[in-house]
Formats: sequence, C-alpha cells, structure tokens
Amino acid sequence: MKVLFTTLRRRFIGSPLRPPALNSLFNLFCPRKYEAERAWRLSSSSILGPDLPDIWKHPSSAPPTLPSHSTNQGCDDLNPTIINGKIIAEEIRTGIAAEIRQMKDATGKIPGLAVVLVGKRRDSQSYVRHKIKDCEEVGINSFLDELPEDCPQDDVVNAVSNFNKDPSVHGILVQLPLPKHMDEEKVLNTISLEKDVDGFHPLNVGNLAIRGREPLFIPCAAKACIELLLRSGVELVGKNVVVIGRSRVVGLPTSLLLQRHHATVSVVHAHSKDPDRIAREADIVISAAGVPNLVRRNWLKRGAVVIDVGTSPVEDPSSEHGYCLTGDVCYEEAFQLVSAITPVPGGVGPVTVAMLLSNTLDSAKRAFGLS
Ligand SMILES: Nc1nc(=O)c2c([nH]1)NC[C@@H]1CN(c3ccc(C(=O)N[C@@H](CCC(=O)O)C(=O)O)cc3)C=[N+]21
Repeated sequence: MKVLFTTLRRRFIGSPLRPPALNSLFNLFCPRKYEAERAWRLSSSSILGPDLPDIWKHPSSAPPTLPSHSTNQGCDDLNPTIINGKIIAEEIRTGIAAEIRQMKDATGKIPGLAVVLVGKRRDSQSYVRHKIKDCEEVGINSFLDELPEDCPQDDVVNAVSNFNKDPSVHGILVQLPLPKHMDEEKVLNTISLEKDVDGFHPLNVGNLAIRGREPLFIPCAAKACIELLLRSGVELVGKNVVVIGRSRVVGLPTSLLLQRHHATVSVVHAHSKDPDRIAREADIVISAAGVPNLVRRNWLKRGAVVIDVGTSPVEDPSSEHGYCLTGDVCYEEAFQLVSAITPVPGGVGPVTVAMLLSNTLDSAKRAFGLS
C-alpha cells in the first residue's frame, strides 16, 4: 500500500494535477515528506518575494530639514544646465528622417508604427497624439486603433494580432496603463517579439539584463535617459546613480541599461528605508516614481545631475487641457543645488518619443534586410 502511494506521490510531486484527496493520504502515510514538500512549495512560491504594490508615502508639503552634516546648504552659485529634451529630440528626429528617405529610395518602403489605445485617459490620448505627429514628421506610417474603456480584453488581443500579421507594421505599442479589468501581462505577451518596440517582452528584458547579449529593442524611456546624459557630456562609468522606481516601463530597464554603461546603480522604491539618504549619495539621480514633487532638496547632493522621468497629470483648471504635467522632482528646490537637470515638460518626454521612432526604424531595417 505504502509503495503504491509513494509511486503515486512521485508522479504527482509539484504537480497542480494532484487531486486534493491524495494530499491527505500522503500526509497520513508519509507525514514528514509531506511536510517537507509543503514547505518547499511555500518557499518556492515566495522566493521571488511577496506581491506588494508600490505606493509611495505622500510627500509632505513642509520644507524638508537637512541633516546637520549635509553640505547642501547655501549653495546657489552652480548655475545649472537645463538639459533641453526638445532640442535633443529634434536632432534625433532629423537623423531618423534622413535615414527613412534613404530607405524609401532604396526599397520603396517606409517603416510603420501601430498604436493601440484603450479608453479615454486624457494624458494617454495626449501622448499618443504626440507619437503620431512625430511619426508623420519623420516619414513613419502610423496606425491607430482606439478601443472603448469597457471593451473585452479579447478585442485588444485581436487588435494586436492583426498588427502582428500586417507586414506594413514594424512596431506595435499598446498604450499603458490598460483599464483595470485587463491583464496587462497577457495583452503585452501577444505582441510579436520582432515588433515589440517598447522592449517589454521578457526576452528583450532578459537580453538587456545579460551583458554581451543584445535585445532587439531597449525600452524608450530608458534609452532616452542615457541619450540625454551622454549628449550632455555626463560620464557614467563608475558613477553612483540612484534610480527611483522599478517599473517595467522606466525604472527597471533604466537600471539595467545603466549597469551596461558601468555605472554603480542603486534602485530605491516605495518600500525602501530612507530613500532620501540613499539618493543624497548619488552623482546622478533618475526619478521615475510618478509621484509629483517626491524628490525635495534633501534628496540631492550638491552638483548632482537630475533626470526627471515623472510626468504626472495634475489637475489645473487654469491650463488649456485642464491638467498640467508635473515631474517627480521639486524643480525650484533642485535648481538651487544641482549641476544639470531636465525640466518637465520638455525633458525626457520628447526624447522618449524620438526613441520610439528610432526603435521603429530599426525594426523596419531588420524587416527589409538593411541592418
Ligand atoms: N506602452 C507604453 N509605452 C510608453 O512608453 C508609455 C506608456 N505606454 N504609457 C505612458 C508612459 C508615459 N510616456 C510618455 C511619453 C512621452 C511624453 C511626452 O512627450 N511628454 C511631453 C509633453 C506631453 C504633453 O504635453 O502632453 C514632455 O514631457 O515635454 C510623456 C510621457 C510614455 N509611456
């Protein structure tokens, strides 16, 4: 009898197919092994950590106090460089447009980008408008599929599948966030690897993480941060860089890309203890938390370089669209002590869109056998 159960147990070990009734029988006949297996299963499910949401403590509006040993006080003579993302993006677009003209002359074809937009979030609509306008400017064909907020997930999956099959589409972007009832992971996984211009496919993320490997696409915001730093003459090798936030869209890929540039990277997130103390050590702070004014003067070392990726829409009845875009960094405070900073808007945003065009061009080159 015991042999029979041991054999059955082996067949079903770790298998979700094992009928629950058998568990009690295993427990009866082999209690110690059963306990060990249960402990193993519990530990293997927790090895990647519990699933805690990233909710930042809301920054207080009171002026921050600095530790007494801080060297940050009274230094307003730095005359910081404002890194102009609009100009850098325009330079990049000019290069892309020239390459697309050559491509058209050589092949008679041009790149195509498809955007899937679900729902009517004003900020998402605005970003998508920017993307489409910039596509037109450089000579990329754009396709927009707009779906209602309450549509079934399958409609989004079908939209992606149709673009996957369309040879005139070289890049597919599903604008995030998707409505709450949808499984973002499932939708993104339907984008074919060769058209994943956002670079969110696990294989692209994995290849970014492993030195010596080349992902097909690097996420646009991460590329934008590095472009802005390199074009501003900021050295990365051996520098202490603190990345604030660990999202799929920005924080995680940026931290990986920085390591490939030989920076010493620390990532702080909503569960970090004393993130301000950690950020204060950094030569370069890249903030991608999406929390307006999270980064106050007490988060920054004198002379640091600040890249502000946050663009949160904050209600503002006095502005044209009813909201204004606000960065993660309290700009006025940071300006007093940093050596260079990106503004919001006009910093990382436009360069992110330029990187999307660049990824789409690269994809078309691969499709036409030009790379
Ligand atoms: N699949 C996906 N890929 C993304 O890359 C992605 C996304 N979903 N969801 C949202 C975030 C955010 N994001 C921005 C891109 C450009 C600007 C941008 O161009 N901003 C301008 C201003 C734009 C305006 O005024 O509306 C600026 O900062 O100057 C902002 C934000 C891309 N994201």
